[in-house]
Amino acid sequence: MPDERRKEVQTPPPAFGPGPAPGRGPGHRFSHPSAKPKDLRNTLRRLWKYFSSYKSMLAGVFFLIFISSIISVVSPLLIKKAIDDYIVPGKFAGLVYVIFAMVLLYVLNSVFAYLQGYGMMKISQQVVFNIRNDMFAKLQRLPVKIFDTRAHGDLMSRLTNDIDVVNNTVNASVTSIFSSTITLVGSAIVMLLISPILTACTLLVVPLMFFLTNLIAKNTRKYFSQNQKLLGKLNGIIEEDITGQKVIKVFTREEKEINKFIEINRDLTRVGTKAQILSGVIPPLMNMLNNFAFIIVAAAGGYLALKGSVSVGVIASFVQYARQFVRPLNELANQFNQLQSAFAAAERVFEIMDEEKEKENEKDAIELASIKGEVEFKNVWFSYKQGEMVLKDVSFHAKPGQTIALVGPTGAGKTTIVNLLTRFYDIDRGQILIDGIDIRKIKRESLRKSLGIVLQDTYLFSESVMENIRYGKLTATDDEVIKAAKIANAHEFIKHLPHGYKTVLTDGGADLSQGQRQLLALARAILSSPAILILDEATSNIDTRTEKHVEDAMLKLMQGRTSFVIAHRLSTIRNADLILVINNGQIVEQGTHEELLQKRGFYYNLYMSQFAVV
Ligand SMILES: Nc1ncnc2c1ncn2[C@@H]1O[C@H](COP(=O)(O)OP(=O)(O)OP(=O)(O)O)[C@@H](O)[C@H]1O
Repeated sequence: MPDERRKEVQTPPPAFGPGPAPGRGPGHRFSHPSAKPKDLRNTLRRLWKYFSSYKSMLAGVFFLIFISSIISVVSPLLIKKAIDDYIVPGKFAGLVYVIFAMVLLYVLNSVFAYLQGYGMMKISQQVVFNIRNDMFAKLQRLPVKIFDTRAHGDLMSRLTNDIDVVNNTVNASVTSIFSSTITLVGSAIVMLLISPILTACTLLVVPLMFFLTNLIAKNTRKYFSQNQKLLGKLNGIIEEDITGQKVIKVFTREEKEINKFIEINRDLTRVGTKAQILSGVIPPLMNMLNNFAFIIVAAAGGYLALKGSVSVGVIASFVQYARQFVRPLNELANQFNQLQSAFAAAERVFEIMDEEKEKENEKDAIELASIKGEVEFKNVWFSYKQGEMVLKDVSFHAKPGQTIALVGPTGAGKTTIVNLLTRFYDIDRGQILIDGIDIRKIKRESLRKSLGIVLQDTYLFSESVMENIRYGKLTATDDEVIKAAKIANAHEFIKHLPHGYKTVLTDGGADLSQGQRQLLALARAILSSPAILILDEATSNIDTRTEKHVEDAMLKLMQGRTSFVIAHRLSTIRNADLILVINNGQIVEQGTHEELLQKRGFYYNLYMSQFAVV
């Protein structure tokens, strides 16, 4: 595998996500206009599947929302009652009861609001906990192909940002939409019952409100869309510059990078300011329209009161209703946009969950008990992309305990042979046999357990050295780990680390040299003691002393095991029992070093060009 691809595994997560989650900023009401769900019904159905596990809790929350919305709807009636029945006629004793009832209702409302928020938060946290777990479990079951073809930053952002968006929005929006709807409908009904004329007066501002907000929204949407794009660009630069720091420094491109960043940052600020200024017009505008409604109700109410057709209490309660009516309308429009973003985010999460898993083992797949290590490729054909054959009719036979060197120019297909042996990818045609058994008939886990892989750029986890070696065999004791490290010639350098075996590695072992990382990988492989070994020899970055250690450890590891070595060292190639010379996806020659040299063919030329000087 070319180094770039291998290194991609260690790429850090994107500096920021694809953009801010909706609802985090003044412009949130028009957030992410492009983020519309493609198949809303399906997304809803799948979200419901997660929520349905908490049906009774949900029912409780909705009951509380229902009650508190009803309280909001009836409270203004108490104002009417207080004015008409007690204040105007001067019955102050009764007024005390009404005031008491109002206080009680408002307190109850607050308590219910807290309980419903608490319940909904619990449910959404639990739902997100489950989605996150399912997504991560799915990630572990995905075939290597997905990781080879999808941007890792994208996968990470789905697992973190998108799930976060779902969490935040579901938590806030679902309750808000439900309570807004009830308050809206309830208020409308009560208003109609009290005074149809004043209701009509209140509704007068609604079309104006929709017209104006839509007009502004259309323009802001354009700016927010540009804002998102520029933000994406800016994040891309940050991500690239962090990952490619060394390249930037070596080519002294800091100044150029800074200027590039400033330019985009300036555009982002310009567009962002416009978007925010425009959307900032909405709240005062709403306020103004609200006040208009208030004036219309007061004027019409005053006129009707003078005529004696409505009471002062009705006007007072109507002022309250007018406010109660316009606010949820506004809220519903906001929440609708946010929900759309959340559904789109949920869709992106489900998309990964829908990716096809690594195929199940065949029904009659067997467990490998103890294997001798005979490996045979029989007329194997393989393509990563349909129609582009990468391996063409590859056949070879490795006897137990033999060392097989894979040599050939870059891109020839050496790593691909390894990818097939491990069943990271399945072949198109032909057969791969281990001890005479087709590997498709062997359980994947069992097959992989019998293989040990040491790559040039080994992945180490951000754990202690001890745990990193133990990764090869989880049941190994500390003594066994240390013994393996000694065989791998890693003990000496580990001893000199600040905390010895307890030293915690950072960033995939970035604080170790490449040679040291390889020694740890060798110790790991020694501990797992596989029957078949796959080794990728280091080509560079290792000092001669460490290289000697690595070579020595590899030789010890290879003893008595069938070993495939992507070979770069002349000594390995010379000592191999079988050399497979691969070019352009085909085995062009095979045999021992002497046999191949005598042939004076492809290998001879390769050898002369690479090693003759040495
Ligand atoms: N995941 C992939 N998807 C598509 N094409 C791939 C993939 N991996 C490798 N290839 C292609 O398959 C061919 C063989 O690649 P392979 O990695 O096996 O070469 P290699 O001999 O190991 O090269 P190197 O010595 O440079 O690591 C190349 O043309 C490469 O571009």
